[in-house]
Amino acid sequence: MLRRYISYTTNKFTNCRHVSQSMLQSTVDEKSGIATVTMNKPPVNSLNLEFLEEIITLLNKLQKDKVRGMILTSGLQKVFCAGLDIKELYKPNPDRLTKFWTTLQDTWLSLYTTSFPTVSVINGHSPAGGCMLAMSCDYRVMVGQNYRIGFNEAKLGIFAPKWFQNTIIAVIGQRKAEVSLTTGKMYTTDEALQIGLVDETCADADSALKKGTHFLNNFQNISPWAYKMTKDINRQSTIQWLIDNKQKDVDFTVEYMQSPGVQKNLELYLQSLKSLPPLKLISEIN
Ligand SMILES: CCCCCCCCCCCC/C=C/CC(=O)SCCNC(=O)CCNC(=O)[C@H](O)C(C)(C)COP(=O)(O)OP(=O)(O)OC[C@H]1O[C@@H](n2cnc3c(N)ncnc32)[C@H](O)[C@@H]1OP(=O)(O)O
Repeated sequence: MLRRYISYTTNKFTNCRHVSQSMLQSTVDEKSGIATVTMNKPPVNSLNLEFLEEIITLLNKLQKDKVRGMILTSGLQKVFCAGLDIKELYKPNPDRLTKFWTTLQDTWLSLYTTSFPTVSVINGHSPAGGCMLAMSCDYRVMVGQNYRIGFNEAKLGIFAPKWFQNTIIAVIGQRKAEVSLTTGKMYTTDEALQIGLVDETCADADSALKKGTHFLNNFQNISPWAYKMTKDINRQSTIQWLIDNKQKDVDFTVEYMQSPGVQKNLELYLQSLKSLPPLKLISEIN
């Protein structure tokens, strides 16, 4: 059984505080107060129930520690986050699926409403829920030219709920969000920059981390209270929609995911994942 542990240590030479959970590592730079959170759940950082629970726990801890900003990135070679763990959706146990979806809603609410600014450094493929993870941050920097990002849910025969779609609309606008979601297109780095899915691109992960830090330094002279109030007002309608419709969204999803048509589509998709080389898969579905 995987040993789960949390440890907090301070390195007196680097002035960094490390928080390590089994699938997430966090390092807080004592001088700037910026936390770098690295997702490390091989093979593809897929979001299952336990991973989401760790993300919420860590976000709560960072909030309590009053960090000044967070950079979210991946410790894997070529994947930022492969989205929701399809195994949570395929042939699900209804009780677990209910808990999974409720935890997904709570994770999104925690990330979308952080009291500190957030940046995702997208250093690998980022489909569907992985793209949503990045969209839920305040700023996005994408690394290199080899990865794809976008919302391929339609290719899996499923659709994104209203709170998910509204988050995308807030970033790229109604028209581009509609085209992106209905076609399931996966974008290259340059295309993602062009439509505004990401804010900046750069050649390597180190430069991306510098760009992320540079963005977060904009907040050095901004009152945390003013930042949080402004963000809450800006994002309020989507947040409020989910708060008002949480149970309805869970009930609908649990029923919808178990329907024979959706299950068939997921089965076919899982088979195609096994039979096609992944990069080919991602480019073939463009
Ligand atoms: C703060 C939280 C915010 C989160 C926002 C959530 C918003 C909620 C609303 C969501 C509603 C909308 C629904 C969203 C649905 C999804 O997200 S479904 C997931 C969609 N993802 C994909 O389609 C990705 C498919 N994977 C790939 O294309 C490739 O695996 C890859 C390019 C990502 C990586 O390629 P490579 O590194 O070569 O690895 P592989 O050999 O392909 O894979 C290794 C291994 O992992 C399995 N796997 C891959 N992806 C997933 C996944 N998403 N879930 C579960 N498992 C996955 C793959 O099958 C391999 O398994 P085996 O080794 O063969 O056993």
